[in-house]
Amino acid sequence: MQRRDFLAQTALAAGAMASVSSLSNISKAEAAETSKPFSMKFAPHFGMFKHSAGEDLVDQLKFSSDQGFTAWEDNGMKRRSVEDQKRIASTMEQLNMEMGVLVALIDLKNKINFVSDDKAAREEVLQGMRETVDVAKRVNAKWLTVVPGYVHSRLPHDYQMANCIELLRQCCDILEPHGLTMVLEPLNHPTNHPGLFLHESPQAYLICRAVNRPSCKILFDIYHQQITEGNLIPNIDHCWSEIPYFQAGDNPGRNEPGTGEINFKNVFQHIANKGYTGIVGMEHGNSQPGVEGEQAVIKAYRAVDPS
Ligand SMILES: O=C(O)C(=O)CO
Repeated sequence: MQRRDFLAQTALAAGAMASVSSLSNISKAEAAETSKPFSMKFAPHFGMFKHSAGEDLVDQLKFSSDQGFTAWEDNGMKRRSVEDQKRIASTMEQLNMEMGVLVALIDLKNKINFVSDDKAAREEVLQGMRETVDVAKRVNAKWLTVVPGYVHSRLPHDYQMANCIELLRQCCDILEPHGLTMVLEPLNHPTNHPGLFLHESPQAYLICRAVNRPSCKILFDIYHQQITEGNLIPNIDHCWSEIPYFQAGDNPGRNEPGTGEINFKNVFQHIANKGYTGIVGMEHGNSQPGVEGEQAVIKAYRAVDPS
């Protein structure tokens, strides 16, 4: 799809939302405003704009770039064909878009591995990490989401913590020569992921300080942390030295900002004021269906983009 088609479609949808009768009512100034780059590197994902852009991956990237997005993330990148990975990477290079996270151990998240002393489970993690390096390099990714698996119900907590820290150090040995960074993601128990070992931001902070390597940091997902502990701004401040990456999603519902209880305008402004220039992954659904729902997502991010 050509850029002008994307813009026309955007204008059309915006027009429908504003209940105007024709495309001519959309001024040039409004069209320019819709395509201006966001000041924060908000990163959509495949599928988020498929009604506006179509199913093709490249068209979705082009559409998003036209809307002013300068980053992207794809949790499932490891499962894509090499051909698709190359197509995505070359399109993003042409569009000057930055690659955000992919999930490093996508098939191992639901296992007891990092906290265990089982040799085979630990070797499986290291092998998964080695396999991730090639994918990350192919798509120009720097950040790898890591979820350190399930709690061991029989092993005392402190042994589990020590096992986890030790295995993460071994992962760092694999990643650091390639300039890659694991971002450990605490995931909430009450709504989405009961039983996972890592769920609190102070726990993630403790682990990163103990691992003490530049390639082991925190992915602070505002949605998950709102559910687990709330108190977002003070917790972000406590963990600040270990956070190179954020994700967003409102609660309840895990949809775009403005659909729940989180004051994203203030949270984003706070991290921008602290000098954050990294990516904010839009790891959530769309609250409304179709093209109108996609326009609502874009509009929601315009409303919370820091000044
Ligand atoms: O699985 C989830 O809920 C995540 O946030 C993974 O990034």
